[in-house]
Amino acid sequence: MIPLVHDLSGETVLVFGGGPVGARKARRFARETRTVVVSPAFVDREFGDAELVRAAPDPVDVGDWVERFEPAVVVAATDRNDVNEAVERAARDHGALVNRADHSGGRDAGSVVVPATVEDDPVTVAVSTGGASPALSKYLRERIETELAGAGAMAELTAGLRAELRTRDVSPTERRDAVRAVVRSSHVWKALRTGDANAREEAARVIGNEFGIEMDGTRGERP
Ligand SMILES: C[C@@]1(CC(=O)O)c2cc3[nH]c(cc4nc(cc5[nH]c(cc(n2)[C@H]1CCC(=O)O)[C@@](C)(CC(=O)O)[C@@H]5CCC(=O)O)C(CC(=O)O)=C4CCC(=O)O)c(CCC(=O)O)c3CC(=O)O
Ligand SMILES: NC(=O)C1=CN([C@@H]2O[C@H](COP(=O)(O)OP(=O)(O)OC[C@H]3O[C@@H](n4cnc5c(N)ncnc54)[C@H](O)[C@@H]3O)[C@@H](O)[C@H]2O)C=CC1
Repeated sequence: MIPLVHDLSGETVLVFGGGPVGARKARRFARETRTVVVSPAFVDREFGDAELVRAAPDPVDVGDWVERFEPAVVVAATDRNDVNEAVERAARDHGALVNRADHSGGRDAGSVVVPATVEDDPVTVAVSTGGASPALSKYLRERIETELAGAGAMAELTAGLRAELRTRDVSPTERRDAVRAVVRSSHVWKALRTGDANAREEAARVIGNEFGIEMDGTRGERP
């Protein structure tokens, strides 16, 4: 399986099923975009910013719900196999992606798995076991969370440096090597994580020392 990254902002995600699983999926998607949960009952759990619609569609009605909300992704998380099957069919008819919460194992294109994710905006790491062991995905996600500290800030910092280097008389190879050196610099990571030093200055120093390129904000050699 290959993880592909989606920007769902401005889209709608439609979740069928208001149990613990529907709630978890709703929370996850509602962080990104408008999320609607259709269910006859809602478990006493957090559904994030999702809109809750009380209804118990039969399999024949599911298509109408999908047409009404025109979702980009449909989640089948009910405890009724016939409804989950109908949700999958309706999603396909509508050209939406479908997530079957009650299925592990192989899938065809258009049927997607929700991975465990770690986010430090704009960095996202996704873990999937191909459906084999969701508990392992969760455990690995927790371990990666601690590893990722500062990655979002590093992404922002190097995005700025790349833009600045593009305006300079620097070859693409040198630019690549300079950015690679910054993301591998323990000094820059330390500055980002502790805030003790100015990370931008540390990065400029790495680029200055290793490549002789003077960035704005360079204060010369590390003593
Ligand atoms: C295939 C998949 C479909 C999909 O939902 O997309 C799926 C399916 C199933 N999950 C089941 C059980 C559990 N799921 C979790 C947790 C998570 N499940 C998630 C994803 C996925 N679950 C997809 C595969 C992901 C992958 O590839 O690894 C996570 C990562 C993301 C999320 O849901 O947001 C989220 C962790 C989020 C986090 O913490 O970061 C726990 C852990 C717990 O509860 O502590 C358990 C109990 C322990 C266990 O069984 O492992 C069952 C059995 C039901 C039964 O036995 O009745 C099925 C159905 C089946 O296997 O057939
Ligand atoms: N992906 C995952 O991480 C996991 C998936 N599962 C699977 O996901 C399914 C849901 O799990 P839970 O939330 O624990 O089950 P649950 O039984 O607690 O919740 C099911 C929900 O579906 C609702 N529902 C029933 N008929 C409906 C209809 N016609 N339309 C819309 N909603 C309807 C119920 O009111 C209830 O809120 C189970 O079938 C299970 O196989 C279970 C555990 C984890």
